[in-house]
Amino acid sequence: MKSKISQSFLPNNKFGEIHNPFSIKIKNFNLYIKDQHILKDINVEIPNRKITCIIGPSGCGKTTLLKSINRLTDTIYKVKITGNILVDNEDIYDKNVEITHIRKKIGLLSQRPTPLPMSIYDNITYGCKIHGVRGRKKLDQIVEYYLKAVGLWEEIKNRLHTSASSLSIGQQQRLCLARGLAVEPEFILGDESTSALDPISSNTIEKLFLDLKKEYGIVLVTHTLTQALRIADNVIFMYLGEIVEQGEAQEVFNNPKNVLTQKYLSGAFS
Ligand SMILES: Nc1ncnc2c1ncn2[C@@H]1O[C@H](COP(=O)(O)OP(=O)(O)OP(=O)(O)O)[C@@H](O)[C@H]1O
Repeated sequence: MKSKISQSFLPNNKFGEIHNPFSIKIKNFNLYIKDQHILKDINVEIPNRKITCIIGPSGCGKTTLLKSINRLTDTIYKVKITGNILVDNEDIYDKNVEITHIRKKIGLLSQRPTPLPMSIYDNITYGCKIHGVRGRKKLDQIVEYYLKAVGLWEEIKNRLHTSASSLSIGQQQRLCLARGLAVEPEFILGDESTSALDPISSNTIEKLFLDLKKEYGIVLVTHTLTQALRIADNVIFMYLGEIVEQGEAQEVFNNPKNVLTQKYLSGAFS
């Protein structure tokens, strides 16, 4: 994949300039739903250009933490938040922050593919148009570039104007990834993004993540420890709303410090 720095299609982009990739900093972050304390004093820095996997047993708060990073928590009824999440040194929970601007920097790939009810072509260009890209030639370039980036171009280049829902589930997930990349985010969040896919499609997405981390920060919630072992640079292990252990994947997997991490990795609970 060519550098997105030399390939920015959006107007007024910053990629023509010298670009320092930023990290996501989560500081003293707490989240309550009604009276339940769901995320407890979360402190972590998530680096760019790496894959960070969030692991832990069911209900420990992995998805809620992921949603907090691009403020999808806004949709939760009776939610209360304290602390900060800094994206490019901007506090995304500041009341003056513009949320569309934050979500452009941080794309989310859900568990199941969610193509928009329109053509393959329009799925890719939808976000770009919102961000001000105009002109057929430019949009054609964007469609080709990002479909190539996710390895779909050769498969579907002759049916760009047919409905996205006619694609297989694995192709739809790659289309959704291409749609997310087309608005030039810095980070990609994935919530169990391969769990609905067959093994071949799942493997294709994993390989894509490994390729994409050269240019993006990637944060993945996964239940599949073998997947985290295969692709994670860093691991965050959560238990009952807290981060119990975090660090380089090799270190956490080979030499877990906390007894809960040891038990979880040994399969004592899931
Ligand atoms: N909208 C909501 N309303 C009420 N409780 C919620 C809501 N969303 C999450 N929770 C609760 O927050 C806790 C953490 O849920 P979350 O989905 O983040 O966990 P998880 O680790 O991703 O679980 P799983 O691995 O099963 O997907 C759970 O107790 C869940 O019931």
